Amino acid sequence: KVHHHTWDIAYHYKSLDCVNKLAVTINGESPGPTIRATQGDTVVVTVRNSLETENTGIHWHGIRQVGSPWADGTVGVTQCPILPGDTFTYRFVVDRPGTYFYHAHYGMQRVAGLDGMLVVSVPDGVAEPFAYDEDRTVLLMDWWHKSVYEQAVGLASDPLVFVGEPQSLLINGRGVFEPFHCSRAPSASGCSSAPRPAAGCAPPALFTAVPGKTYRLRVGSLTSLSALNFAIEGHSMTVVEADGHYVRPVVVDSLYIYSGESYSVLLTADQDPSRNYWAASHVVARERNTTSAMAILSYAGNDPRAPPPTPRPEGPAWDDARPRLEQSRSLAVAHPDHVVPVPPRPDRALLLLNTQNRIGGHIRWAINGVSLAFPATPYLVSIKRGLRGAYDDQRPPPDTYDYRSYDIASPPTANGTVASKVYRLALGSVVDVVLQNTVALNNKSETHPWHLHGHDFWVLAYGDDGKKFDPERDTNKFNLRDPVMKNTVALHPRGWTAVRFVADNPGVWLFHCHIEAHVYMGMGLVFEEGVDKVGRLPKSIMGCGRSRT
Ligand SMILES: O=C1O[C@H]([C@@H](O)CO)C(O)=C1O
Repeated sequence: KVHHHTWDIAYHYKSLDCVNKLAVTINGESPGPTIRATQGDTVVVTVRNSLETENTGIHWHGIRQVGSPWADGTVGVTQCPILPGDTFTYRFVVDRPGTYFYHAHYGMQRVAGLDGMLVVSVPDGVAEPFAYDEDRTVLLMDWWHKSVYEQAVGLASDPLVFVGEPQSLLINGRGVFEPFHCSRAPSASGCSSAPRPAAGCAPPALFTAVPGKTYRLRVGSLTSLSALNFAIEGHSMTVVEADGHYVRPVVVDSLYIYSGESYSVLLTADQDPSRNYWAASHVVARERNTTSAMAILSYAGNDPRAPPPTPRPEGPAWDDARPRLEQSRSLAVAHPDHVVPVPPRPDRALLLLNTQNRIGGHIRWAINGVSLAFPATPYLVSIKRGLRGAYDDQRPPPDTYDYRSYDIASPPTANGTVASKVYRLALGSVVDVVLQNTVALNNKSETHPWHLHGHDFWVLAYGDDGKKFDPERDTNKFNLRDPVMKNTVALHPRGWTAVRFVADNPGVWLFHCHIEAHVYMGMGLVFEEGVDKVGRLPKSIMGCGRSRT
């Protein structure tokens, strides 16, 4: 089946958290509509850029684009930007079932709300390893009042003007702006005059549950900065899917979720049906300075907007990394017939040090000392055409760093360089990547959700807080038995995360921190494999840099 969508991308004033501001919309909506398809279908999205002065490009997050690397939508890597007034058609097969996303992948444009969910169902007649009655999506976001333009210019400024913490959190694109200090103490200074949520601005309805029924909630996070904890008062959740892969069911009271991740959880409406319940999203891993988002799970028969009789839930301690690491480690692949056999050893092993450096007066992020800058000519075009000098093809990025002597508990002393480099991988090779976290220039160690385009990886291990990865000592900790497969994985504070993937998808693929400010500041890198096997590039991806049509 071929699904056709026609999207007009334009700025509209929206009041997602009851404060009116410009958001990038799809046919007037932000977040955009949920695309639904069945495994094996083709999705065709014709995108018209009606932004007056801004380019755009849309990435299909979690879709592997096998045979269609030019449709990955990563501006600077797989295509030129879509210019104002231009139209671009994305056409790709959704080859695996699961819960995915789409979102802008041009500069920091995703922050302005150009995003949504992409749900791929198993074909009729194909059984899933769990049963449920209804399917619901829950998209979690954070939200700023200042424009993306102001945020991006601030990050590129000297001194750095960081984006700061979000003003609101959103659940399915709805929130209620309330200054954090006022949600703690309504009588605090300035709170009486703060924009009190107007009557129509009460917490939104999440969905209505029929007592006894079981719901599959497809919970996804497309935050620009925040790590979150999601919970529904009084109801436990059984995690059954992560990033499109079935996992061994794990019952949780609340779900830690990082930007770019998706989970399916089963929730049974087995509580007191005479009242409604809070669904809540709370900031974790960064000092909490944003009022938690509330939505209402109502039981059939009740007013769906009637607030629960209980106080709003507080959420877990924002700075307790232990339960976050434990939940990451608790995920394993589901029963054997869903296990994709893990290659026993790698052909290439990368050890990547994540640091925040001062480079040329600017604060940036770097990987083994290299801070990513996107080239004017998309990598896919310059590599396919063998264009010399269109990116830094002279000095390959380092596969490792001086891990024996490096102190991960101190901010970096070396500066690093800003460059457009590429890790060239042998087609079909098995690649191990260990990401090593450190502390930033302000001595804080942050949580970075790393997302790989074009592939799923096995998550082999997470290191303990403060223990630097040592290849001689730690590779025997890798789980080669039942590792979960994902496309996005957390790198926890002062920790390390090991993943393995097979470079079997001809194309050029970005691997980056899914925090918009961080990838904008250079926290990413580019893999290339088998570009000579890529088919003829469509002219629609060209026209910028040296990619003349
Ligand atoms: O990239 C970042 O910059 C700031 C801080 O490290 C420097 O102001 C912050 O919290 C980040 O995540």
